[in-house]
Amino acid sequence: MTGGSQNYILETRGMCKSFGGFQAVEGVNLHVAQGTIHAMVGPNGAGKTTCFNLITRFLDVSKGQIIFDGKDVTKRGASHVAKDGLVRSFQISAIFPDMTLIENVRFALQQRRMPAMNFWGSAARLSVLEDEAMQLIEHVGLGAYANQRAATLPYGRKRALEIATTLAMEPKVMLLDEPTAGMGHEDIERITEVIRKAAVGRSVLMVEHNLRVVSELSDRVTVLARGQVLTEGSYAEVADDPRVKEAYLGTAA
Ligand SMILES: Nc1ncnc2c1ncn2[C@@H]1O[C@H](COP(=O)(O)OP(=O)(O)OP(=O)(O)O)[C@@H](O)[C@H]1O
Repeated sequence: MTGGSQNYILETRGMCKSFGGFQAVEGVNLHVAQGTIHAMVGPNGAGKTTCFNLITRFLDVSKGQIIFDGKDVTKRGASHVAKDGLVRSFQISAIFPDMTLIENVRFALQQRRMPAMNFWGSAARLSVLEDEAMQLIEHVGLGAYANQRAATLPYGRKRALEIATTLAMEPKVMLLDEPTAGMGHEDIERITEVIRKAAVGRSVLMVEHNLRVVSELSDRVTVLARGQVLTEGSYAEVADDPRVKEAYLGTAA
């Protein structure tokens, strides 16, 4: 396939993944337009996490291509695509619990900005990074906790910190893996706002089970079922599609 890719910051073409004889992802064409929030939804086992792992290069594709920012990254290593700006939000386990929020975000900024030889940098540079870290912490609504140890944060706020450390990597596309999983109502509302703000000036691809969050945030939604794209459109369009209802109901048991 050719053409049209200029509009897309991230695209997969005929992406496939098989585990042994089992086709987990089968010919997925995904189109994430520049500056949009794009959700991937689908019933359990649809292949969402596998797609995420393929795109971020944690898994090798069996067939097909991944195009990011105009370049074929199908064979590129995970750390390289992250440096290129295709960044998956850190898991909570990647947050250093004994470091303060400022230290956590500053560390992420250091990793991004400072060459290995000069890792610890000069005091002046560290202080610039500290100011930037504080801005990011405020951006995700955690200003009041900046000097607390990360371990003291409640769950929902840890996920906001995770978004701040991801933003420190200066993503062009930020990939969020079930950002509201395990959260109560209040935390969900808060993290929805954090994502909305974090998405300004970049693109977001998220896997999210909470359809209310998907409807509130997403410009486009891709529905996967049994490893294939069932449909793609606005939330209203896909929610209205009888095949989507069937895919969900069919696995509701
Ligand atoms: N490493 C693996 N080896 C074998 N099968 C796998 C592997 N990873 C995933 N699968 C299978 O591939 C299919 C898709 O799994 P995947 O985790 O991508 O779905 P999902 O849409 O993310 O599901 P969920 O919403 O439950 O997280 C499932 O049937 C799963 O059992």
